[in-house]
Amino acid sequence: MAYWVYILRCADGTLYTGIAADVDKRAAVHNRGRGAKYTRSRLPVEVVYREACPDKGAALRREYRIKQLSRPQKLALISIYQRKQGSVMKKVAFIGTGNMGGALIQAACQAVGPDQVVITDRDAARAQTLADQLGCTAVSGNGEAARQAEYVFLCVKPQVMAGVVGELVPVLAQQRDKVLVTIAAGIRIATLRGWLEGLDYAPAVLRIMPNTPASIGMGMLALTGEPEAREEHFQGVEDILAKAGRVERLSENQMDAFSAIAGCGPAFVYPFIEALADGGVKVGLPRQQAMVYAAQMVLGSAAMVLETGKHPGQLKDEVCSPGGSTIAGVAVLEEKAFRSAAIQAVEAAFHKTVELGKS
Ligand SMILES: NC(=O)C1=CN([C@@H]2O[C@H](COP(=O)(O)OP(=O)(O)OC[C@H]3O[C@@H](n4cnc5c(N)ncnc54)[C@H](OP(=O)(O)O)[C@@H]3O)[C@@H](O)[C@H]2O)C=CC1
Ligand SMILES: O=C(O)[C@@H]1CCC=N1
Repeated sequence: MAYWVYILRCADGTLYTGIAADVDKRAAVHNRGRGAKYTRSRLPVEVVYREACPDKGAALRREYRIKQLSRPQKLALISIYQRKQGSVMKKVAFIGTGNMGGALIQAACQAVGPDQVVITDRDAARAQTLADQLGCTAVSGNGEAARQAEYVFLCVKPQVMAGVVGELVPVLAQQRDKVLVTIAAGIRIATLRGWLEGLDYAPAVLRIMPNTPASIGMGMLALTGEPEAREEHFQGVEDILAKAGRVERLSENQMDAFSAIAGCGPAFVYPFIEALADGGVKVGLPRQQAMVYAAQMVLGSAAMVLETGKHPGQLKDEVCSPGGSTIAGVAVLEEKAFRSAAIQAVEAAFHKTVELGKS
């Protein structure tokens, strides 16, 4: 019967070599603190190498030879093995596969390929369904997702972010080359750092503010980092977001205002589109047609602002014929304080974002 030699990477980064008939079972015993005195004080451990031998005697001999190797030699052995297994680190992990995480996962799969994307969620079935749709990998556990990737996107609600970040500390202690990317509204990088208690170094942390149109490559996203953040990490995030839409680098102080327009904004525009369609239905159009006409009109109008560079006021004037139908409609919007309502909506969203960041 085949017997195995295995190498474990311990929580402190050291390597432990052993033999077993069943490596996964043996690793589980180690992780329960009953495998070896050496690993007991260095949990959790992770299997990073396994080699089949014809029998136990051969495994013992191979174990002896591996134990004679220097650490760099062992690391080289592991690296060759992992490359053969295709288990080298993936580019990106997403923790949280809800509305916004899901949208970013779609974009990331297109940008870096689904084989480079690993996802997880408290609701394992939700993550698995999305992974099945997109061809990426769903794993169980936030630590496991982080362990497998270079960039770790934190896509949970601000209220649960502290707990999720805390869960990652053991992985970050072991693997120092991660880049954390938070998408949470309001939460400052410094606040997130405060949740990384117990680490003896400062991991890379960047922050983005996306919006849901990112799922179809039409997003408006902002990216920020501390002054000492590395350019290669900014570029790494931009590569991952390459199919999400327009990404702008911003100072962290502007993120909450950006969030109130671009992050929340889709929810201000959809009711507008729906209401325009309602108006169309009221004056005789079938619902489905009215919806398409309203949505395409909003898309085209937005593109006009971006592509012509003209002020929206001027573009509005170009539609209003003197004594015509459009100015009659514009007058009603003014009477009902439409513009003031939009301004106040952004302001309210801004204040709430600031508040979320403090709680
Ligand atoms: N929605 C949007 O348009 C935007 C959202 N954001 C930000 O994105 C973040 C996520 O928001 P959104 O996607 O809307 O929220 P959702 O609730 O849709 O998604 C969050 C997901 O994370 C899961 N989750 C909760 N706790 C954990 C945990 N401990 N470990 C792993 N997964 C967990 C949730 O599961 P469950 O449902 O079981 O709780 C859910 O599936 C927020 O911080 C928000 O500020 C930013 C810009 C836009
Ligand atoms: O409503 C929210 O809190 C999030 C932040 C930006 C958009 N949605």
